[in-house]
Amino acid sequence: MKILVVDHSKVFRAIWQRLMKRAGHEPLMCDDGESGLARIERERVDMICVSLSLPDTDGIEFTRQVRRMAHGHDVPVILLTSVEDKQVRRRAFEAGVTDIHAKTDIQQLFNRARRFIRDGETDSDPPSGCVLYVEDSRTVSRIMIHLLAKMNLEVDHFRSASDAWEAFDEERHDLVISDILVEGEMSGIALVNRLRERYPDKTRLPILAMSGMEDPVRRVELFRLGVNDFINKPVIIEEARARISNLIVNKQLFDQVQQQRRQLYDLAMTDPLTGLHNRNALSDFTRQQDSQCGDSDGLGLILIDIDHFKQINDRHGHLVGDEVLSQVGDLLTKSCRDEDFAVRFGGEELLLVLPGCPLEAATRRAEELRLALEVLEPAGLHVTASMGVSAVGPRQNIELDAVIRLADRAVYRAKSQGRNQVVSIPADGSGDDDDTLSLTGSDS
Ligand SMILES: Nc1nc2c(ncn2[C@@H]2O[C@H](COP(=O)(O)OP(=O)(O)OP(=O)(O)O)[C@@H](O)[C@H]2O)c(=O)[nH]1
Repeated sequence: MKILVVDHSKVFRAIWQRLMKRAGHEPLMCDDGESGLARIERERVDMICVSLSLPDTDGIEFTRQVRRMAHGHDVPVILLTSVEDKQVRRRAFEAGVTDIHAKTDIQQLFNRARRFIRDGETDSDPPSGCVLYVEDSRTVSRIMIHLLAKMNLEVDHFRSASDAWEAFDEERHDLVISDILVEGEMSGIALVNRLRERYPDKTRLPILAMSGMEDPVRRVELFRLGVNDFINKPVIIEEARARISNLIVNKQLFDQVQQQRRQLYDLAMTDPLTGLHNRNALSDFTRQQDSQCGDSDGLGLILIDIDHFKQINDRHGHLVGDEVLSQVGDLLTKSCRDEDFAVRFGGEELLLVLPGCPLEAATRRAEELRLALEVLEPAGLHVTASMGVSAVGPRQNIELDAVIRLADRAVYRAKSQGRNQVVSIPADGSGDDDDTLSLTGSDS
């Protein structure tokens, strides 16, 4: 990229030259206005930095002349001055200056100036993305598709709004650009309407409207309808680039933040050793469940307590103990239906919540798990577990914590009856005596 610096100070020019070369750009240096203008006449530059005071003219007059030149009307011009006089600054902008910056911090000036550079060479261009584009004019669509391709964006182009509506894919499209008056039954406005009905969040789905409408009232209506931004036709390429870039960068930042939030939530809700849900997740689940106040289909619970786990740690070490826990966790995960919820409840206690599962079915599931664990041999060891089962029936208004306490009592009983067995207690308390259903293995 070529940056022309017009400044009388040799020292200043030398510092700029060094900074630009280090950043991989081509410096062009002139020490007065006349040589600066001659340079612009000869070759196209990407940006101009000009001092307010020059030996033969001033930066404002210089800019005015640049703006009249074929190569100069759309080049960013940064005026270098520390003058704070409002009149001078106003005259500068009226003459066509893009920005005004003091010369004191050259590195900062250099970084800031780079943002104005044209042609997608700045860091602020979006890395990639896909645009759903609706336009029936061949000429306009050719220009826009060329621009979008230069911006490293994929384009799905449609001539009709209804085809675009059919093809819209939330996962694929980062931005919708639509002409407002397209041919066909569905107008661009109807497309915006439908998209906003389905995706009301403007950050999640940005929409850029295009039209030759002069009336500002109509444009305000479009914003009310839910477009994020608007481009007038005929399209000014640099304006379109800047607006498209802003919308896509914002949308992609939003997606990143959402993804990070989901990851943080998963981290906060997952036990790292077993990959099962943790107690935080169970509290969330309990709150949801209890808020249903007996409207649910009921649920079964299996509380699993690994037998003699302390011995495993003592004999084989903590790491082997961890491996056992992790493999038992996998066994539980594999046994889960989509609606089941497996939790690491305590150190070596795991809990399976089985929505819609009555006591008998939950007891059968527990017995299957007990047998599966007997043959699993996690970390090469014979490992068993004692399991307590309880269940709450449909429309039975009992809090989940109370059902967990019953399952805990059932585990206690399984332990005291010799371990490696399943004991179940119904939530209505019947059977919470010595006649409790008990499926027994053996405590070896
Ligand atoms: N390796 C490992 N051990 C753990 C972890 N969390 C808890 N423990 C251990 O699990 C053991 C549980 O021991 P106890 O509560 O005495 O129960 P137990 O030895 O399984 O005996 P019973 O339950 O009566 O069969 C303790 O030694 C804890 O230190 C963990 O994350 N990793």
